[in-house]
Amino acid sequence: MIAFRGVSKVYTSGGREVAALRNVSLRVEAGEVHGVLGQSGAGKSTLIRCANLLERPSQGTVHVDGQDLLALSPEALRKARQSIGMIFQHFNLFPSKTVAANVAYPLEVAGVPRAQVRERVEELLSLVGLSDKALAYPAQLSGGQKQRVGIARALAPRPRVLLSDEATSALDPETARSVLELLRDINRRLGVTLLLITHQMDVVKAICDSASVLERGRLVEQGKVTELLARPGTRLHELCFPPFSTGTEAPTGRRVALTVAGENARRPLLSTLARQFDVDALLVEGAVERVGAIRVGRLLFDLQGTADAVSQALTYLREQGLTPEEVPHG
Ligand SMILES: Nc1ncnc2c1ncn2[C@@H]1O[C@H](COP(=O)(O)OP(=O)(O)OP(=O)(O)O)[C@@H](O)[C@H]1O
Repeated sequence: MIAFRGVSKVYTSGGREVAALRNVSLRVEAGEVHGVLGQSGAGKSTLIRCANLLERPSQGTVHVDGQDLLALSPEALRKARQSIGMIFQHFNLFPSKTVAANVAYPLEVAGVPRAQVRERVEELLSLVGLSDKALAYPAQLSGGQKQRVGIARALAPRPRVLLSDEATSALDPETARSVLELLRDINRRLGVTLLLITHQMDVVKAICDSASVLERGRLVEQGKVTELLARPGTRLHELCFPPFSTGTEAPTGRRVALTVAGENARRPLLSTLARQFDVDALLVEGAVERVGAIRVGRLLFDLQGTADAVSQALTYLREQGLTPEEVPHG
């Protein structure tokens, strides 16, 4: 569990104050994957660095696994940090150490006996699929392989929480996907809570259970990814479904935009409308996104029929918990 309460961070640089975080409260439950989405300069790095006190908040509290990090003695904080792993955009590996030595490093620093270190390193390299690279040096690895080493090293002390600072941003899309799958797998198998920061909506869609949006230091939205995506008007919905490009084509009925998610995306909604209300739904545009195991669809269609029949059909959609939006033409 990670909990930020009323966290603010003000940097002073060249006599000027920069408010990087403003009264941020965020709770990530144990075992959850949470993504903080934001543009450059929004305060993402500052936020994630406050989760292990690499950066100390100017105000507010940070709890990890029930411990108030700001109240800990330096010695207790050092210990608490062992249960908070971190991975980085540019991997931060030691170039002069082999893969095995990189992974062993945090264990050696913690004074783990040599035989146990060797065993644990083998186990971790197998977990990230790099058993055959133990004696390679970082320069001999691809970006995806380097990040897998970073993940193995972060997991070495068996952390309860893993922080990911744009861990897949420097990777090509396919490699990024495989690293995200590995992180999801680790979250499921080991129950590690994952807090990640990203500027990419795809990362949130790929692995996050919940997400928040940071804008100019403020959290402007947070919730379950599927719930935010199902609600037109949220930032996540806007990022996932850009506005339709209907052009100049005139509508052939009442033009309606509709987002359907989860169970609703599995139901034959449009054919139900046709059967029950004597209307036709003519599809104009549409997109379907997969979010974890769930489908979210955004449809634009023209409802044709008598004014009464169309109104009843729209009421039916609202009764199903949906929000049909009438789109004016032009
Ligand atoms: N050490 C620092 N001293 C002064 N200002 C800083 C410092 N670190 C960050 N800032 C400022 O705080 C704000 C938030 O920066 P931060 O790096 O947290 O944003 P970010 O969302 O991670 O951006 P990016 O995606 O570009 O890394 C920015 O205005 C930045 O210039």
